[in-house]
Amino acid sequence: MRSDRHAVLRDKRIAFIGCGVMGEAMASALLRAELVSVHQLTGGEPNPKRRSELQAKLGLKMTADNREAIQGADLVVLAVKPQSLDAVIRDLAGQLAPGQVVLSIIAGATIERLSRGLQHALIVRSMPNTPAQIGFGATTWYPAPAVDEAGQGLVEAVLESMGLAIRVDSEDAIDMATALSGTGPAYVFLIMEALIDAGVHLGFPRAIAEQLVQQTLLGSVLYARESGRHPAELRNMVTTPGGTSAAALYEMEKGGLRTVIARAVWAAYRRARELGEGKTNGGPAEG
Ligand SMILES: NC(=O)C1=CN([C@@H]2O[C@H](COP(=O)(O)OP(=O)(O)OC[C@H]3O[C@@H](n4cnc5c(N)ncnc54)[C@H](OP(=O)(O)O)[C@@H]3O)[C@@H](O)[C@H]2O)C=CC1
Ligand SMILES: O=C(O)[C@@H]1CCC=N1
Repeated sequence: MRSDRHAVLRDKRIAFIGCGVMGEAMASALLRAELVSVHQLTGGEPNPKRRSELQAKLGLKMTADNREAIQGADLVVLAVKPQSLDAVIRDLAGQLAPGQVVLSIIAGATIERLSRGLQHALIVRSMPNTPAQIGFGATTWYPAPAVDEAGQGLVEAVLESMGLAIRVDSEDAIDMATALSGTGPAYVFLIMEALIDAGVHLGFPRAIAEQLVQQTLLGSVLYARESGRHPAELRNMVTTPGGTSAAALYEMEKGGLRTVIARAVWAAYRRARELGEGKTNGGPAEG
């Protein structure tokens, strides 16, 4: 609840280690919801251009020194690419104070690896997604056993500021969510782009095609949510016998769209597990 989140986050200090797309999305969500003031946030970021951008855009206190960034923080958010994790571990190993909670959003990075590397037991793994930036994120999180109620409450307050936040009951569910919801916006944006391009191919000006596609996606999601009906039932309601939807759906099924989507989600899941094993370069499963 909003008031509870305010109470939990009052006077709490949060350090973001890595201030790229997601570090900014999380800091913006907290500020946008007015759950923290900018003085409660610090960013650790090696890229000078990024430091000046975030200083100018959000007013964040920024430093290139990760050890300095975590000083006095109640929560330390790790938002670097998996490939940069070893460098962060080198910086912060043995440097965390006893009560500091570490919240990692790094795909694949296991609690065991973080805890061993940082020499710290208070670790929470989570998987947000980019719509967090506007408060419509979908996040899953899973705490290590050492994180107490207060630590979990702090994490939950931060994650709920970005939208839906679900505490899952296994660490594997974080890898599963990485494939489904963490990576999910990429699937949706690809479909959005393909539909817009198809509209342009038909002859619509791009701006009209964009408006029609965006509203169709938005309206369909809200309709599904409000009606509570199964997607197959809603799809049947669109599909007039012998009509246009039946003709289009036939082509989608023939092209194996469902199988392609399922295979893509499994590929993302396998990649999350590989990242967890330290395999930093990806590649297609076929080799
Ligand atoms: N993007 C997404 O949709 C999601 C991403 N994630 C996870 O979030 C993490 C960050 O992703 P994203 O924000 O997209 O990546 P970005 O590359 O946008 O952000 C990472 C930032 O960390 C900086 N950085 C590099 N090394 C260090 C270091 N040693 N100390 C501090 N900062 C450092 C990078 O600087 P530089 O550019 O100079 O390297 C960059 O600004 C990843 O682990 C990813 O798995 C989770 C959910 C969704
Ligand atoms: O592509 C990635 O690896 C990150 C993790 C989830 C979304 N983006």
